[in-house]
Amino acid sequence: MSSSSVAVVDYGMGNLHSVASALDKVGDGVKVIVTDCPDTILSADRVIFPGVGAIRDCMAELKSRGLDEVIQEVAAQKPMLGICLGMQALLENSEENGGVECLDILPGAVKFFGNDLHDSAGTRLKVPHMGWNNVAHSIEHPLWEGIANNSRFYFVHSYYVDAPDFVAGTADYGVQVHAALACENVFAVQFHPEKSGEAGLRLLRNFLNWDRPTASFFPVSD
Ligand SMILES: NC(=O)CC[C@H](N)C(=O)O
Repeated sequence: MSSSSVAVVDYGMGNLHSVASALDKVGDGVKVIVTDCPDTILSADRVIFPGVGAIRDCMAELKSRGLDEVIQEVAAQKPMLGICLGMQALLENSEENGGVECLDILPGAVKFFGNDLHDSAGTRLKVPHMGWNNVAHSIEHPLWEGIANNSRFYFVHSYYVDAPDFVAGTADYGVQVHAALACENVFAVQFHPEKSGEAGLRLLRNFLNWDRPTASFFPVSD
């Protein structure tokens, strides 16, 4: 992978320094480009779509930069990893901010944890879900390679993904959180791999080594 490149989409939603520096750590020779330039994103070998904050701002920032269509095109073409708000934006809609239409790349919705959340023992759970939680693998996938089932990853979110068609991993937090999704060349995670120690770094390394599937699944939007 010595001459390959990874674009980290920079659309004003969060400090991408931790993502870029984690990639520098694991990406032996991979060129890491933090950018909002559509052409640069489209010509990279693979793309990371991160994000922190509120979904309405996220969608507005993407649209104002023309990056909504770029992300849809990337999803049709090359390995893409959505992280946190970047994962949520891939779905049909989110309950955050009173309801927001998202990119509709993957079927499913983003839902509020609610104000009355309890674990199976009846203990009240705080929202946001903030801290380490186990992720159970739902499928075998190249991005899970070398990562033990039920490894811990770091989460910070108040809304959770419900996308039963393409679940790659789950976490338990009063409800079943779809913590990872996989569909063709798209993988997405609710947790922050860049803040998740060795398991997270391994996932990023696996992403940089992930060969693009030959079949293109998603239609390119016009
Ligand atoms: N950490 C975040 O940026 C959270 C993303 C989203 N607003 C949520 O609460 O789920």
